[in-house]
Amino acid sequence: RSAGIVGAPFSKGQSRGGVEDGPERIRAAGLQRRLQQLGCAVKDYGNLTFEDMSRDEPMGLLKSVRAVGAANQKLSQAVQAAKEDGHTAVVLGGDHSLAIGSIHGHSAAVGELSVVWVDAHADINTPLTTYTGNIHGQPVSYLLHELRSKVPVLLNFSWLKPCVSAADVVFIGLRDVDPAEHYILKMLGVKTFSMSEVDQLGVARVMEETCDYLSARGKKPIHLSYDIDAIDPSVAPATGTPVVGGLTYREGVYITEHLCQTGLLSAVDLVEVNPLRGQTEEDVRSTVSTAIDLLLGCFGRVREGNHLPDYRLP
Ligand SMILES: N/C(=N\O)NCCC[NH3+]
Ligand SMILES: [Mn+2]
Ligand SMILES: [Mn+2]
Ligand SMILES: [Mn+2]
Repeated sequence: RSAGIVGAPFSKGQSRGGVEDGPERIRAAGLQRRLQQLGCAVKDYGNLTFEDMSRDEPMGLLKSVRAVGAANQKLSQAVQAAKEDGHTAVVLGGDHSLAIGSIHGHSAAVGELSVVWVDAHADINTPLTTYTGNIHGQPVSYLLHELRSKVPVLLNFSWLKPCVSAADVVFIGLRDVDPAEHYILKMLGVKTFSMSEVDQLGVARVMEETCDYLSARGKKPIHLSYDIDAIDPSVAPATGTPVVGGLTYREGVYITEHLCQTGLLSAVDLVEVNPLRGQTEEDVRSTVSTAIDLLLGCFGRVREGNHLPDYRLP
């Protein structure tokens, strides 16, 4: 396995400062070393730099449209390059609006793909259904073919074309979905495993059904977009929009272990880690540590233990 890490210190998809520090905190906690200890090759492409938009007046309710469009265009190119270099892309956020560029770039490299969206939220508001104007609550609507008519022309988004079919998306962890989002999910028949289903079925069955569902649609490369707020705030509190009743640490890691063993995992976003939203340093440490363990699960770490193929007892 080979990981291509792209840092995306971006926060303009939402209004809380600090999420731009996510990439550095995750790196500082040893992501590269831990991946290498698994025998994973690692290329760290560093952090993207995002130009300051002098003027970025709201477009209707939408906030920071120019900044979000420009940042995601850059990210799309970076992810496409990482994929063309043969890596599994690892995008470190930054807020979840980054999934627009990440998934677009992934699709530019591999063509049709499936998306597993692990999140307390559906992030499928359109520019006309959002009531906050924060684009990190809208990325899925910008990516779906079926919602193309619901996304108006936006400044700095001319590069973006919808690239995902609603039937190729699976949500896991939902527990804070707006009415308009719920309507869209039902209208499009999107496969969802809310926290009710996680409770009802258990995470093993959720993952079995997720993988059966995706393989029935052809074994496309999987894009895992993991919002750290899918994990319960008791474990991952340092995030912008915490919601009680989330995934346990064990459920969160099981999801990545299971997706890894499909052999189809092609790109991962790990977003919404916000060090400033922790009340204590332990809050931040726990959140960052969980983020790293989720990523390690994507690259073959299992809880029974791992050893390198060339290991020989002394
Ligand atoms: N973390 C968030 N999305 O994943 N916040 C925005 C969505 C709130 N409805
Ligand atoms: Mn999200
Ligand atoms: Mn990607
Ligand atoms: Mn979320």
